[in-house]
Amino acid sequence: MTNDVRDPALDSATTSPFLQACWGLEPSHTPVWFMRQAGRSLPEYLAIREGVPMLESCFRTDMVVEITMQPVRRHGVDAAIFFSDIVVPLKAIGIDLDIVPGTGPVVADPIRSADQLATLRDLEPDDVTSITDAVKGLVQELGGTPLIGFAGAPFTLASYLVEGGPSRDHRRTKELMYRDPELWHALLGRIAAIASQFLRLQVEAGASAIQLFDSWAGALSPADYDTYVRPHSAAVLDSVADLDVPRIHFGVGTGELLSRMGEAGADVVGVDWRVPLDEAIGRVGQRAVQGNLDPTLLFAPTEVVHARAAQIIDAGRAAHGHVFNLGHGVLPATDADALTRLVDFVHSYEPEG
Ligand SMILES: Cc1c2[nH]c(c1CCC(=O)O)Cc1[nH]c(c(CCC(=O)O)c1C)Cc1[nH]c(c(CCC(=O)O)c1C)Cc1[nH]c(c(C)c1CCC(=O)O)C2
Repeated sequence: MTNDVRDPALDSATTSPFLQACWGLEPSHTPVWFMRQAGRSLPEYLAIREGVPMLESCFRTDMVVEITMQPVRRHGVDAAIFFSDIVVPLKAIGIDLDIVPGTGPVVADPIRSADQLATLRDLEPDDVTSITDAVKGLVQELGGTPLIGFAGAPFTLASYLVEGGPSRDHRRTKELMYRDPELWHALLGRIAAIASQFLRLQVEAGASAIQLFDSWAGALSPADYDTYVRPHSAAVLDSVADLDVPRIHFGVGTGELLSRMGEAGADVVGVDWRVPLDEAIGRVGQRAVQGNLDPTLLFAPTEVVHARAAQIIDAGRAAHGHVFNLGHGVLPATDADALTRLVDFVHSYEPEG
């Protein structure tokens, strides 16, 4: 799909620099937001989360609204990302799982058989009303700032469901994929249906862009990605094509997969820091890119951070739209003031020539 047909004058949504860049238009400044901008880098986040388990906070409308707003107020970013987690829709359909601090999602009964697959029922609107209410409230409170909805992509969610928790090598997940392709495709098809519905409900409640996180897809070879994963990610991205919101698709260590992730149906391809942005732009064709400052650079002196940011903005000028971001999420120990300074720098930087 090309986005060139959109006429910004006819579409008030595209007055946002973030949405303009997503659609390949030229905004007045490079837009910026950060993956994991809401979270432990913010003292106000740590304060509100005190004594409230992560998953509980994701289902509390007031907390979702407040935590989502925190980085928007503090940093002046160009987009909000709704506070939740990729495992929230799985929790909402009754999967027994928790998010363990310092570890990540842990699933009580990992799914490794056809019988267990039956526990993955469809997501119904009633399962997530506290969340869609939060999205509606946020859209009011955000005014002109767009809200990004998100979901985990089939492979990344499958990895948590099959492994039972975070995994370095995704051994059990790949074992299932190679041993029983039929069960594998059934599993990813179920997850794709759930992710599609979760995204649709967020957009219907007012989100104006979506991001599909395939964080761990970089563990796959291009051939395996094409055979076992891409059709399911494409199904999710296709399922929201009619909603007319930009679709961002991101994964870590996906340099060799960038063109494929674009072809899965992304309008914007997220790039981690391992690939120079100009090379990434060459790989994604007529699509926008998002990224890609190394999150650890935020621990460097300000002039080093800003020099790298300037290089990224300069490289981004060759793209069919560039949204500035980190190459992965904000690290919890990051100084919040360094993030605010970076937003100010990205907004005020005038590219040379
Ligand atoms: C793989 C993945 C997960 N969750 C997510 C992904 C995909 C993005 C990525 O690659 O990072 C997505 C996610 N998780 C969270 C958001 C919020 C929105 C935002 O980006 O600001 C988003 C978009 C909040 C969160 N999700 C989580 C936290 C930390 C919870 C806390 O405050 O204790 C937050 C703010 C928990 C979580 N959830 C997950 C992990 C690995 C962790 C970290 C565990 C830890 O280090 O404690 C799974």
